[in-house]
Amino acid sequence: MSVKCGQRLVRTSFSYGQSINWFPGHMMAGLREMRDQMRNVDLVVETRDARIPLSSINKQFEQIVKGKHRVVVYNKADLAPVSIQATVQKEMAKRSQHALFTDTSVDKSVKQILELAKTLVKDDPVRYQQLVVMIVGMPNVGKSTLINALRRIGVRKGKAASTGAKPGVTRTVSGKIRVLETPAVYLVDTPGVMVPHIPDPIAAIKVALTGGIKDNIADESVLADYLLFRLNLFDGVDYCNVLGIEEPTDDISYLLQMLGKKIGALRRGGEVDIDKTIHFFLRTFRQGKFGRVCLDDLDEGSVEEFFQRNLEDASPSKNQQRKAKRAAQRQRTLERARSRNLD
Ligand SMILES: Nc1nc2c(ncn2[C@@H]2O[C@H](COP(=O)(O)OP(=O)(O)OP(=O)(O)O)[C@@H](O)[C@H]2O)c(=O)[nH]1
Repeated sequence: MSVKCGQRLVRTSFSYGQSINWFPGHMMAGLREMRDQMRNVDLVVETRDARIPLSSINKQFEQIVKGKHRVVVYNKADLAPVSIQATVQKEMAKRSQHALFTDTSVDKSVKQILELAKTLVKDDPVRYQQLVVMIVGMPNVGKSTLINALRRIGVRKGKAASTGAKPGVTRTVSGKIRVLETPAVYLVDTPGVMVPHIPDPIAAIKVALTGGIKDNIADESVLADYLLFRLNLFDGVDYCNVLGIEEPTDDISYLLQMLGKKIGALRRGGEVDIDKTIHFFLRTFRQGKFGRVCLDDLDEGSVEEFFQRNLEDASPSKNQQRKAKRAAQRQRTLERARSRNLD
């Protein structure tokens, strides 16, 4: 089906049936370590991506955080429309989740987490002589950057966690990182953990588009096509202007031809280098150059449907469990060798 958008006809639905799975061993090992350390944790900060408020939910954290104070932090709020914030907060509140929005480059937004930690201590100072906060979330949502920002604001100290534009930079659970002196608040960084099997392939495309899945796992031409489909449906996104191309289109091959020529991504002989052009198109989106966008549909019906469809079975397959066991063994061997070297 298609609808008229200006003078054009654009698609109103996108179908893709292939599942995109990325669940390397360090994620399963990380999950296990999070579970082991949880008894020492007072507050869990579950970090999600504000551009995909639903698709960046990982059901596996539900079991891990049970019984703990939890706050949901929608990071990268600078890349998502401000107008979604109230809706998301309302929908999460219905599910007993308190949600905040942060942009790690804006101190005021990050401070909300410190304020929450302070309130917990103030309300029960006998119980919380010190507060240990664990940051969990899908890959690349900005957990480590958030920790560095909290440390910069709270104790005026430099980077303690490695960050990067690619998913999977943090691979193990960190030691305690001090982020506030009085009261004493410590943070624990954890590896980004994907859903072992995302039942909805479109949700997986959205996670990959926002940088949560390692490159080359997802078919990047499908990501580019889905992005074009969404850009055509968004009101007020003038991608032609941003990309410097002449006319809008709903045909990804045509767009890549126009764009490739425009940016000079050409092979010898003058043929457009499609891979290079796709990378440019995806990078432009990830850098927020198309403006603030939200890829999830947030009307009440869609949110309800999402929770029913996507959060039912997200457990790892037998094969993923076997791989994870091997990764954990490798990790233990490495640690033993490392400690022998230190002796
Ligand atoms: N636009 C924007 N980018 C951000 C924000 N926070 C972090 N980033 C960027 O997101 C990317 C990923 O950040 P990390 O902190 O490494 O993410 P992570 O969740 O620790 O990643 P994993 O190691 O995969 O678990 C980096 O390029 C950061 O600069 C934010 O609030 N806004």
